[in-house]
Amino acid sequence: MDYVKTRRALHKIPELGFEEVKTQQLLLDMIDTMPGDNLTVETWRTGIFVFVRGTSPTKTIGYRTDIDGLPLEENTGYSFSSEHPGRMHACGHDFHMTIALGALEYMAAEPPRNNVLFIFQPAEEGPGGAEPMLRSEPMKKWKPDTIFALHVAPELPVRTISTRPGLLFANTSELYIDFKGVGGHAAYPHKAFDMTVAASYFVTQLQQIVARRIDPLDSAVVTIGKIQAGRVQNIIAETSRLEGTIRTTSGIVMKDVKGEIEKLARGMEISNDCNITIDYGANYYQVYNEEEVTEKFTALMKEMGYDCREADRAMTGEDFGYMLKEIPGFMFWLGVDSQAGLHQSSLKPKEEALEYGVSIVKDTLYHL
Ligand SMILES: CC(=O)N[C@@H](CCC[C@H](N)C(=O)O)C(=O)O
Repeated sequence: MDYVKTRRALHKIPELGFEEVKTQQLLLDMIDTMPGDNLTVETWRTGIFVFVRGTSPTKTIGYRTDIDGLPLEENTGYSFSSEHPGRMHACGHDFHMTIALGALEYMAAEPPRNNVLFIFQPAEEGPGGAEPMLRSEPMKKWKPDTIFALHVAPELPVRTISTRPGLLFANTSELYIDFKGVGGHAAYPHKAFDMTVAASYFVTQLQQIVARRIDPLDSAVVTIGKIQAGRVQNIIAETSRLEGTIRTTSGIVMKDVKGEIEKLARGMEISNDCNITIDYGANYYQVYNEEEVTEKFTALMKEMGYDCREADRAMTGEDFGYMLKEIPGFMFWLGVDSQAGLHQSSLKPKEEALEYGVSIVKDTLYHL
């Protein structure tokens, strides 16, 4: 398989969570070209399971890749840029899928000793595909004994990987806040309850939570990524909406942050004569790397000559955390050396990392 060609073909067709129809077809077409004697393929919504029968299995090892893109206009200047307006593979899932296909190609040609389950999972960026996929029939039938996944790391050089035992990624919760007041003529502010002003105050009030309500020895993030209000410059907005995300390194702090947001909302309702509704959307469980298997992986990588470094904890989220909650395993970062970071419209991971990624994943699947 030509990894660069495959990555570029996937890069052109980013699709949002549970809309990955073209992506699923392209993946199925690629899998179809592989020797199929020891492979069983089953689709699940827009995702795919591929079970690889081992030669003398004592266990099943799971390998998961995410397959969805982001709602972002690409700005890389690539000749193979996204053909879908307002959609981009800006979180490296085109790399993740290519690496999974590359490793699967090895397993198909030279079956491993143990069974392997490849999981092509939709909707990682939201609303979350890992949790429902865990409850699916194929997963029950082929449930792995151990599982792993990777994520591209723009800030790491190519030919390095990085992980740590214990907490790697945060607990996350989406945050949607709707304000309803009274609109009116821009010249008569005293006769309206302006929801542009209420939402603006609220964004600044949210900053107090991490700064003043959370123990500095804990970690939390409250980010508002989107503000929406009003229709025209001379009408006071009747409604407004904030969209954001909460990140914490513990479930208790997540509960505390939500409690503080709700308290602020009640105060804002009184002071601004408005009605506020809060929706927490998709919530992801933390990514917690099981100590023993992570240390085994790190030792194996070092022994095989790969450059493996100790990772810091990150406030990114990943619904792979749900799989790790039930199945011991780990996630690791793969260096792809890009100046632009994850979720940026000019993310340009170096394609040399594809071969390195495939090599690591297949060696892990053969030796773990
Ligand atoms: C690795 C990564 O970037 N993951 C996403 C997960 C998003 C979870 C959810 N939609 C949210 O925003 O809370 C991330 O933004 O960390």
